[in-house]
Amino acid sequence: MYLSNIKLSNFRNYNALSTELSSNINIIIGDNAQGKTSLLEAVYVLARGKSYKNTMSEIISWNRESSLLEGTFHKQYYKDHVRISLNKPNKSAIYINDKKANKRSALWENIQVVLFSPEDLKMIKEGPDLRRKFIDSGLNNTKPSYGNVLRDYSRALYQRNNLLKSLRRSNYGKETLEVWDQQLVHLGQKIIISRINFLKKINSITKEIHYTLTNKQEELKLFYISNIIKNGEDIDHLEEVYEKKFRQNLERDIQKGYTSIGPHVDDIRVTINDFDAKTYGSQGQQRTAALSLKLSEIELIKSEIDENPIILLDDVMSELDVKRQEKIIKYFESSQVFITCTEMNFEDFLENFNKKIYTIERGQIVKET
Ligand SMILES: Nc1ncnc2c1ncn2[C@@H]1O[C@H](COP(=O)(O)OP(=O)(O)OP(=O)(O)O)[C@@H](O)[C@H]1O
Repeated sequence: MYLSNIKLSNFRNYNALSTELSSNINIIIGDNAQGKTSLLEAVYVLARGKSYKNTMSEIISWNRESSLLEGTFHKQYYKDHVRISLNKPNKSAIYINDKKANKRSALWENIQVVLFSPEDLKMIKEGPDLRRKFIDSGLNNTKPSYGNVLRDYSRALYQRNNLLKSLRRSNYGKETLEVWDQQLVHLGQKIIISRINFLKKINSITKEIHYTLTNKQEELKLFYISNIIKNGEDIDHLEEVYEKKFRQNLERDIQKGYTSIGPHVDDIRVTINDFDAKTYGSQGQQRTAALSLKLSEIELIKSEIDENPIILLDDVMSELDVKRQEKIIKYFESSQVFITCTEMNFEDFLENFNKKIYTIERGQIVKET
C-alpha cells in the first residue's frame, strides 16, 4: 500500500503544503527544526487519526484553531481518499472517500503503518513499555479488532485505578469494583492471548531476520512474560486464574491505589543464544535485536494481510552504521518508506530504488528531485 499525495494546512510548522509522493522511497532532508518529523507525523496522523507523540492541540499550528490533512491511500485493488480535520482543543473528524467515519478504527482497519524511531532501538535495553508498544503495534496492524480491545481495557483500567484510590479513603462505591474487575479480566485475557499468539507467529520471522543481520552468529528468541500465566502454561484456564489472582491482589491494589496485575504490566523477554539480551547483551547486540524485531513486524504484516505496510523511519538511519543501513534497506524494496535525515549518507544503497528527495526549510519543500 502507499500514499500517493499529501495536502496539509496549519499542521505544526506547515502553513500549506501539497505534494505527490513516491510509492517507494521518500527522503525528507533538512537541517534541525525545519519540519522533517512534522511531515512524517502528518503521514502517521492520516493513517491513524492521531499523532504518536503529540496531542491534537500540539499538532495544530500555534496561532491557528484548526488544521486539515488530506491524502490518498492506494491498496492492491482500490484507493481511499482520507481527509481529517482537527479542531482545538480536542475535536477531530475523519472522512474516507467523503463519507464521515464514526471511529478512528475505520482508518486502522484499512491502513497499515509501521513507525520506527530511535526510541525503538532502545526497546531491548529500556523498560517493558517499549516492548509492549512493539507487540501492540504489530497486533494493531494485523488484527484491527485488537485496537478496540486495548482501548476499552485502558479505559476500564483508568476507572478501576481511580476507584482504588478513592477506596483508600472510604468504602464508598466498593460494590462497583466488581464491574470493572469483570471487564478487566474479560478484556485482559483477550489481550494476553492475542499477544502470546502474536509472539508465536513472529518468533520464526525474527529468528531468520536476526540470523541474516548477524551473519548467522546469533539466535534470537522472544517469550511473553505475564504475571498471570507463566510461559508455556495452559492458556485455556486463563480467565479462571486471572479472576483468582485479581481477588488475591485486591487489598494490595487498594493500598497502592492501582491495578498491579494484567497485560498493562506484562513484558517480553528477549534472548540471544539463550542468554537474556536486556541483562547481558552489549549495546550493539541490543540495537541489532531491536532492529530485527521491527523488521519482523513489517514482514509479518506482509505475510498476514498480503499488503506492504507504509514504513516511517524517523531519524533512524543516522543511528545505524553503514553495514546495518545496507542490510535493512533491502527490506524496503516493495514498500513505501518515508525517511527523515539531516544528511544523506546512505544514497549509494538506494541507487536502484524509485525515490523522491524533499528538501525542507521552515515548513516548506524548497527542492524536490
Ligand atoms: N503546533 C506547532 N505550530 C507551529 N510550529 C510548531 C508546532 N509544533 C512544533 N513546531 C515547530 O516546528 C518545527 C519543526 O519541528 P520538527 O520536529 O518537524 O523538526 P525536524 O526538522 O524534524 O527537526 P530535528 O532534525 O531537530 O528533529 C520546530 O521548530 C518546532 O518547534
